[in-house]
Amino acid sequence: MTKFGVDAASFYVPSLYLEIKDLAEKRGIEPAKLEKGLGLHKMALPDVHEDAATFAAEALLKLIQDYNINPKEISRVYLGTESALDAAKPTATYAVQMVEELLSDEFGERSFKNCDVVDMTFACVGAVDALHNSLDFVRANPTKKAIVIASDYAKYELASSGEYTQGGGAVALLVSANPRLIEIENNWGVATESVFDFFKPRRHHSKSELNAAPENYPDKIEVFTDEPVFDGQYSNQCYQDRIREAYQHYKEQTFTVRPYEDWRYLIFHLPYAFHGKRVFTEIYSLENNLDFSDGEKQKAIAKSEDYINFINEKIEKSQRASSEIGNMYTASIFMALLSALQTSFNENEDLMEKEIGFLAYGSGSKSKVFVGKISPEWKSVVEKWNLFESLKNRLAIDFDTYEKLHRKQLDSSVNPNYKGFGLTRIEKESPVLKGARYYSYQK
Ligand SMILES: CC(C)(COP(=O)([O-])OP(=O)([O-])OC[C@H]1O[C@@H](n2cnc3c(N)ncnc32)[C@H](O)[C@@H]1OP(=O)([O-])[O-])[C@@H](O)C(=O)NCCC(=O)NCCSC(=O)C[C@@](C)(O)CC(=O)[O-]
Repeated sequence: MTKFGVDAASFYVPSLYLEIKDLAEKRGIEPAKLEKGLGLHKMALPDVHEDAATFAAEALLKLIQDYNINPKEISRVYLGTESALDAAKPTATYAVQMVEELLSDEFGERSFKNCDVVDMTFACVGAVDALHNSLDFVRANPTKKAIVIASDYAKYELASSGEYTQGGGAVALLVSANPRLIEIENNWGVATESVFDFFKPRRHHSKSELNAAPENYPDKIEVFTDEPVFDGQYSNQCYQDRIREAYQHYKEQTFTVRPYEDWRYLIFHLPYAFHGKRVFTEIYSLENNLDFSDGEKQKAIAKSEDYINFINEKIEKSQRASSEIGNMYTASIFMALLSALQTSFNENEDLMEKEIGFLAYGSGSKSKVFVGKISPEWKSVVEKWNLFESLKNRLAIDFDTYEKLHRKQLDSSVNPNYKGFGLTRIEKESPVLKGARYYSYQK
């Protein structure tokens, strides 16, 4: 039987970061809470010229170049994001155009001309939805290929409880028949409930509250802002409830008892590095008939030797990249996969045929639980990544620069050695192009 799944993967993490201990010091938070309690070490930050479209274009370009993909052979580019730059024109169109223009000598003009390009939005689970749809598409059309991109900038209000979980970047996946990285099974546990745990509504702002509002804006305007409205502890609860329900749904369809025991890795959406291991205690308790009825008992389970051994074996390696990056929203779950596979690769572990369990979550809210099996050729895909080495080649910025970047008070790029895609201009004058964004590639 033909197998379907992820044939290749690439990532992009912006080159700037802030040390979490620097943020903790300025905000009067004990660094140990962030480092040892939540697993945060560094926060990846976009430079002045970067946004979700440039992140996506970088990951797409890398995927094409590292795995010798001809863009003309790609039938779909589905991009999951909650950092869209426009409420009508998909962020995916910007990313595809940037890559088309850069590669026009090699592949000719408009190499994605006959490709179906779209964005998908459901908070952090949007790119898993894009993957789910793309897999259905290649199952129905086994000779075709799709690319899924997850791209986001996780930005929160300054001094909020979300601030220390910020981060950003993108992951791109090639979806096809006979995948070289991981086959994805066609059983999906799904759970949905409409809640307000984290959302980005249209909000009224006075002009003075908006950074860099154009002169001719009215005094009161309604806009989408990058920064969510959220209730942190309630969002944790919604996450825990949805993954429990989706896991149960997965079990009902597969008739499996304790499926997690067969999974080499449990790959979660990670809003911060330690989130997966903190919330999985409930499913773990249910599966092992442990008493989870009050806070004390829950803490005892989390601290038990069995649970700690379980985390060290099945979750810890997936957290490592997240500690260095922060929340990547849609891309976080895929970065957790890359982190685990890169670590196994570096340690020479044989993962062939091993099962990987995915527990995805998006606020608002939905969870999807699904399973993959590592392909025999997985190492030929992972050998291109050098994930942890590349994270060492970033530029630390100080707290003052971070705040200015956050407030959009800087005009030129912070990284003097910046290379790659960048925003060059937003049209301000032309009535038919006002707000259009223009990008170029810096060699
Ligand atoms: C995530 C929260 C809620 C965390 O909220 P918080 O209040 O900063 O932290 P906490 O109290 O929940 O946990 C602190 C941990 O640090 C420990 N601690 C304390 N002090 C020390 C010390 N000295 N030394 C060592 N450890 C220490 C403490 O014991 C505890 O660990 P525990 O024991 O419970 O495991 C907050 O950052 C927040 O509001 N973030 C934004 C929302 C969010 O990330 N929610 C997560 C779930 S929803 C989701 O994942 C979707 C999302 C957000 O990605 C959006 C989307 O879908 O698009």
